[in-house]
Amino acid sequence: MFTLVYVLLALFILSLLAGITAAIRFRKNRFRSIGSILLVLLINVLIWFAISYAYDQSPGLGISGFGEKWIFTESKDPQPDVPVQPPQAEESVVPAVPPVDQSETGSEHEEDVAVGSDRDHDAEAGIEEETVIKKRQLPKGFVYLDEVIPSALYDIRYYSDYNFVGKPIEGYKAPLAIMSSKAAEALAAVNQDLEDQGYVLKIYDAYRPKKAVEHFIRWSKDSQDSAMKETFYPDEEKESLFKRGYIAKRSGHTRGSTVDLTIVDKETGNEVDMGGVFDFLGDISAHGSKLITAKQAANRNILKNAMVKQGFEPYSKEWWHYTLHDEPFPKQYFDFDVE
Ligand SMILES: C[C@@H](N)C(=O)N[C@H](C)C(=O)O
Ligand SMILES: [Zn+2]
Repeated sequence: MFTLVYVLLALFILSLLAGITAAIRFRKNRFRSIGSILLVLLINVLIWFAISYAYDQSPGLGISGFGEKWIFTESKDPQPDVPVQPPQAEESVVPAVPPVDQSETGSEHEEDVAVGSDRDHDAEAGIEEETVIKKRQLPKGFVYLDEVIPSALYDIRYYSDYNFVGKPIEGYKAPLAIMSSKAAEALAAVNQDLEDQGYVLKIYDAYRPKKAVEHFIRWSKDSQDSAMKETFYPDEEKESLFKRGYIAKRSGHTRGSTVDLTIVDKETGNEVDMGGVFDFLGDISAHGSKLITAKQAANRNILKNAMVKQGFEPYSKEWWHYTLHDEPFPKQYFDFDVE
């Protein structure tokens, strides 16, 4: 689809050039000249419709980063000049995942692991620990993030019902974060950098199966279900969330090198105030938003600087979403479960 957009754009430019050439060539014959210009205009309109259609099929971050890199380009972070009271960051912190033996990654061995993400997020905001059995049948090149970054915190929202859908999302069978090994290594360096500054990473989502994205799409078409609107998208229509770029039909997460995360103060255990919570689908979540204070913008920059230093690219519309620039599977969309 991405290539198709390139081809259509090229055709668009070529037909414009053809129109100009024809107009010059037939300038002495008024009928031919007008006829060729009209024909070229018609072709342009058709091509433009085709481009719009291609984009509609994959809005937001869709087509291999089409949205991320073309439509929603990263803007410089201007200092906010109209601070308003944003939604407060959550105070709850989920306990860290204890280190596990790393030597067995990739084997088919199953192992009990205590993790801190509770399916019933309302119960003391996920403080209880839960025993999870790791299936360990990850495709080559993927790892469990807690094995690479044991000191990070994990609050896997799509395994719980505390997310914009209000239900556990398909494909999340355990509160685990999985990523490509390359992205995981880069993220470990980010975590080390941030630990040196007194913070620790908190991961909300990493690899996301295709079936989970399909669940989001089905949900967005169900106009009867707006259970989580007030919390996560009070100012947006749910059917427009894809078009507006807040959720992608072909998500970078599904390629395994994209992560949603924030930082937690190591001393207090509190999430750093980013001026709006994870998955708040609205203007306040954009980098450079005028709706946040200078302090909140500076906090976003602590995370952003550390991520960019290790090769991750921010996403202009969501302060928590980053993709490894040199991702190892740039064209593959996976569908294995998180388990
Ligand atoms: C839904 C949100 N957490 C997210 O990841 N959005 C981006 C655009 C995506 O779906 O890839
Ligand atoms: Zn994301």
